[in-house]
Amino acid sequence: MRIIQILRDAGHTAYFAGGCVRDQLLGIQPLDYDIATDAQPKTVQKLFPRCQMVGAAFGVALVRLGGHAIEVATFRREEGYSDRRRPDRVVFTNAREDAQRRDFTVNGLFADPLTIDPETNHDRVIDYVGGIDDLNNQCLRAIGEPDERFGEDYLRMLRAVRFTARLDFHLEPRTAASVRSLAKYLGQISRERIGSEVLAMLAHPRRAHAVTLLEELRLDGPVLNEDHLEPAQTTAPLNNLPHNPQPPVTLAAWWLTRQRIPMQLDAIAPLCERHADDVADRWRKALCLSNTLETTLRATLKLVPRAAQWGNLRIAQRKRLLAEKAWPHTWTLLNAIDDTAATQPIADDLPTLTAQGVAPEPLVRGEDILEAGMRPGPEVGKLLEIAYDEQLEGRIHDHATAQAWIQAHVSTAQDPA
Ligand SMILES: Nc1ccn([C@@H]2O[C@H](COP(=O)(O)OP(=O)(O)OP(=O)(O)O)[C@@H](O)[C@H]2O)c(=O)n1
Repeated sequence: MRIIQILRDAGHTAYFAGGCVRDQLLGIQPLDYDIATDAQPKTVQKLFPRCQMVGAAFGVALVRLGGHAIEVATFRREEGYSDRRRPDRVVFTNAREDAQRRDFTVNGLFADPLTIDPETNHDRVIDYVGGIDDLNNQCLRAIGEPDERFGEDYLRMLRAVRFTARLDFHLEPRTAASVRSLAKYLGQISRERIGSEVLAMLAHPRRAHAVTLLEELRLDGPVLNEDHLEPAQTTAPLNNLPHNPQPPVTLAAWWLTRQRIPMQLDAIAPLCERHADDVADRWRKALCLSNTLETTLRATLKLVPRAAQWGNLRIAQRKRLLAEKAWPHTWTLLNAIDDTAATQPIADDLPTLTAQGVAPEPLVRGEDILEAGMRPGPEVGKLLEIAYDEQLEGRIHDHATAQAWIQAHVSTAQDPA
């Protein structure tokens, strides 16, 4: 508001613009605030000498004030989108035209925080695009001609899905039809932008709605570089995830719903076994995932078949499974598939297995075995593994039992018989 006041005192028009107005009207705390003004970029620079021009050509300045970084953009019209992302030319103009270049009506609103609207007793809202009606009707609608809005930036098709799902809106039929007809062009935009939109929609609690929309609008194929699938009957794993799930889990849950199999551990495990490598590799490319995310996704899926074998695992094997870095992700995923018959035995064992830690410091170390007289070589490693299993099983539990075990096993191992 101070930034707006400074611009206003200098004789300019300045409003909050876009997403922050939408969120405020919906009673959602905005994540960030953008300001739009008729002040030319040079004037903004003069009024805020320490601002940073982040998109000088587009007239955008980053103003830091009171610990916040706020984007102040000059009202603009955009012309030509030869790269389908950025305009070829920007013409500084007025608020009305600035609203019309935006993607969706609910994103095309301005608010004047320095004037209270007597009717609503809130900040005056300036609406050139019918955004307030659409907000009230929970409708996401492209501004003007949907084909043109999406043609300017195909990423807007994914934004349509993200906002519709996140706000629990419906997608206006002409806007939806346009997405469906243009979905095949999504591949023209960068995989990085696609990936970050998809991860953002999967991070939100309404992720199942987003995934269903992606499939209904035939965006799933171009997003994942896979064949299109009709929406799944059950999106259970996506719905059942806890608050703030990690990206490897949301991705794995989406992949599971795309397998179109019963959400039972026995059915899922062989698919995870067979496809973990392949899906991690393909989705890394399609969504431009980081190496860490790819590795964790793969590891999360690979632990599923091991968990499915729980009943046949010895205590040491169970502890080793629980000590795997990706186990917390796998466990979250398993709980989300909601196959209690399969997961309850694991849940029942967890308190006992984790009581003394699943990855204790080894009580038998390499030097202990060498000191006991064994020759260096691969056999030492094998023996250490066995000793660690014995420790996990509780048969080696202190210095004395470790020493006794070494004496018994080193002499046996060296015995030519
Ligand atoms: N491809 C895009 C990206 C953004 N915008 C406009 O720029 C504003 C700010 O964009 P952004 O910060 O990406 O989105 P928000 O609407 O603020 O939503 P979020 O909550 O995701 O930040 C949007 O409201 C919209 O008016 C647009 O028209 N087309």
